[in-house]
Amino acid sequence: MTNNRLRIAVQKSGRLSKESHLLLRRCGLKFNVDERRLITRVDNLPIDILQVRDDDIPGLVMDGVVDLGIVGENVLEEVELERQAANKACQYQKLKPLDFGRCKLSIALPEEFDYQGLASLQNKRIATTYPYLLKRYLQERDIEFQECLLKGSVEVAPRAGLADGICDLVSTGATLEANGLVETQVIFESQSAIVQSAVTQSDEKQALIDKLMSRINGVIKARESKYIMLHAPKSQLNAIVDLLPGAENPTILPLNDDPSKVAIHAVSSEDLFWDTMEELRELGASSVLVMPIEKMLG
Ligand SMILES: Nc1ncnc2c1ncn2[C@@H]1O[C@H](COP(=O)(O)OP(=O)(O)OP(=O)(O)O)[C@@H](O)[C@H]1O
Ligand SMILES: O=P(O)(O)OC[C@H]1O[C@H](OP(=O)(O)OP(=O)(O)O)[C@H](O)[C@@H]1O
Ligand SMILES: [Mg+2]
Repeated sequence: MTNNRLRIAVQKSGRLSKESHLLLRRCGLKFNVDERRLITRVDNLPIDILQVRDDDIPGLVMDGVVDLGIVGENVLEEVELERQAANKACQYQKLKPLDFGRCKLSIALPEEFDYQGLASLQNKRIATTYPYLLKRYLQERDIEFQECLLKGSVEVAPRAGLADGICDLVSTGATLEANGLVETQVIFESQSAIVQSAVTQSDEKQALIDKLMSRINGVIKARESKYIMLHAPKSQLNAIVDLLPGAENPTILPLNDDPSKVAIHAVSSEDLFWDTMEELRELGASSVLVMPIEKMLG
């Protein structure tokens, strides 16, 4: 089977779908998503977007069915372990961790559980959707456990009497709290990532991947950066510049009507928090503007 269009697998419907689409659109790809369709054609580049369950994305990449995939590292690592155990191909290249889908895979126990460290889990039954990651973590620490494999609603398992504890994804912790559970052990920290198949690409496809990755790097860098403008008394110039996070080589401009002040324009590699804004004001800075950056190159 040959296909000259680059194929990217993204989650069809779920936590990563909107952000994956947004990232690709920010990179200049033009497409209309119809959730019911497996394949969405990009209008202005030879790229097809495959919309699938997130669990299927690592396998599609590792089998070379798609060229790229956007998926959570938790799912990627779980599928890799599962395929290793089954002696299936599990090669891929992680091109870049992405700035969304941050979560932890954690062991959580009912509030009333008398937890005294990992040894308390010996021979307990733990409900999870991630049996391989859990097994690796506990085996490395010589803890035997019983597995209760669930594809959803893992957090209700202890109350339903199906398990003593759970191992599931946690972000704000609201789901755990709502189910009377306490996070006791983080076993894996995750975020989404873009991965490439290890199956050899044509030169054209590789060139397109390189171009896309350069744009993705630019989009993420821009999202992490801010353009800052402010007026500063000349006497406090150095102190003020030192406060701007990650701002290299700011532009210093004279102000027409006030020789004691200058305007500072700077690109900062981080957001400027209120605390820093207040410190700037204390140093005499005024007219402080913090603006998002849409694109960045070079
Ligand atoms: N609460 C969260 N906060 C941030 N990221 C999360 C959170 N929950 C999950 N994720 C990330 O988003 C990915 C997709 O989560 P989602 O809940 O949509 O998966 P799913 O229900 O398995 O979807 P699918 O139907 O595609 O199988 C997870 O694998 C994880 O990487
Ligand atoms: O710590 P929190 O912020 O509460 O997030 C954790 C929850 O988020 C995920 O589920 P999601 O809401 O994506 O729904 P799903 O279980 O139907 O996939 C995950 O499976 C947890 O249940
Ligand atoms: Mg899934």
